Amino acid sequence: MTTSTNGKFDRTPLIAGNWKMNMDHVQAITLLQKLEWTLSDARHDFSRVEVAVFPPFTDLRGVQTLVQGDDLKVAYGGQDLSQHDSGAYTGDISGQFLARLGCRYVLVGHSERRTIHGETDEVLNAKVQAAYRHGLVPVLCVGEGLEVRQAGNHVQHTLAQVRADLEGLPADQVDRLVIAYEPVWAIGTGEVAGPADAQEMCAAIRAEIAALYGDGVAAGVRLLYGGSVKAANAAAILNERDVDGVLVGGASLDVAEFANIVRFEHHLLTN
Ligand SMILES: O=C[C@H](O)COP(=O)(O)O
Repeated sequence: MTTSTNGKFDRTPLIAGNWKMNMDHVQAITLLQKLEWTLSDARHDFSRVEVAVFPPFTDLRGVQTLVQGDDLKVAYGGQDLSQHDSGAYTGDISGQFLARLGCRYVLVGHSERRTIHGETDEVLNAKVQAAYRHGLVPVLCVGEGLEVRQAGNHVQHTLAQVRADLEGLPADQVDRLVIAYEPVWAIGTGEVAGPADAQEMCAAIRAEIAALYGDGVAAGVRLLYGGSVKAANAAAILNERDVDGVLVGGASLDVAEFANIVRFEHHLLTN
């Protein structure tokens, strides 16, 4: 645990880059090496602000080799996992395989999995449980589409996803959880929810976790915002009381931009 410069965090901020279906295994190594050099030059303290990347599955072995070989402090994870551990599930990836590759995290329920691949809350609940079975920390993604937002039902909708996706999980698992609020209308569109929108939802999610599991668990869960995050808007979002990090898509492919997001505390100090 660390305390941030503005005194609001008692949780370690997490800056996560979701590379989506970008970067082959050769490009991935180059990107990660550049990120390491950039953050080393800036003397980034990884114990103060944690950094994680989510490359495509085919990159993970190369990422593991680089991270372990050069003792990098960047964490990494898969973009998805199967709810099953092994068997006749062609194309799927077991959490066991991710754990063997040294993954710390795994994304579960990204909106592109929910919408493009039709993943239901029932499936996502099974995936969250699978992640824990293999010692992976799930980064559970939740959030509303534009119609829900315009109807004013975004909080109710997102909390229903949280409840359904966590159903049956014991408190000792939930307290290591990361939840990313990603309004679908803000993903890859350039539309960013304002800091107040991010805070409204993160506060509502934390209150829901408190109601379900108690204040102590809720205090430990890290809540991220995702959706068109850039260096220019990250610091203001991260300055909100209940926002503990960001899940960055497009901007995580640009080393200088992503490194500036990682160094958000520097921007808070200088602005
Ligand atoms: O996982 C990341 C989110 O989908 C946000 O993507 P974006 O930063 O490109 O809008």
